[in-house]
Amino acid sequence: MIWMAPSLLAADPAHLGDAAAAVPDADWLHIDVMDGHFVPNLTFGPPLVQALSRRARPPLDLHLMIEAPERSVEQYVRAGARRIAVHAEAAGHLHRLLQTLGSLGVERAVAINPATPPEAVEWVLDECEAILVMTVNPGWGGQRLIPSTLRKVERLRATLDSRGLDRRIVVDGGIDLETVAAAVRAGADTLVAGSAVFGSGDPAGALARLRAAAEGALSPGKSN
Ligand SMILES: O=C(CO)[C@H](O)[C@H](O)COP(=O)(O)O
Repeated sequence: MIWMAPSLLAADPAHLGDAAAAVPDADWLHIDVMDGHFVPNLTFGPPLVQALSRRARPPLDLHLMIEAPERSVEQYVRAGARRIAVHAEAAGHLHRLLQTLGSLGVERAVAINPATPPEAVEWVLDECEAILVMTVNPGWGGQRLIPSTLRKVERLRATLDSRGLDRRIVVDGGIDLETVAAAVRAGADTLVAGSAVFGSGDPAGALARLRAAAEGALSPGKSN
């Protein structure tokens, strides 16, 4: 089953609450937390996340692009996060951090940047529910998908299948009507999309079209 996670990063910052409320059919609402250190951009802090949780129907999916994520995860859980993605590159003790997140009761994803090999998650697959493959370099929305990242998605899906593990593979960056089918065919089942949803005048309609294209790519006999 395909899950869609529109990313608020692409919404008008002056109207974030309205944007959060505009996609009630999303499976997750994706929120990119950036600290100006792990990535150059600076975005959402816990009070803003808490305020958005009151406007959004979908559960909040936080992608922490921050250094030392272990210092802040509890604050983001208290603010309303239901899934948290932490970067393998940012966590000094990734396994311990995932155990902490598990004890806090949230779904856990491990994120990897385009230059990070898929093997970086191999020894923590028992401690997460999802792997988030960055399909652009993190920091900004509106970039083009890097094709080599989909080969990592294929490798990860093959590894999961060979180990009999049921884990979500999330792709994030440059997902639109042109790229979504290739991402799904590579093995992704959860799609983060910012510009393709909130860059349109009709976020709910854009989300529905993207979901239909993704589901079409899963169904044999349909061309997308
Ligand atoms: O994590 C991100 C950037 O670091 C964003 O979620 C991602 O770039 C989605 O935006 P778009 O769909 O516009 O590429």
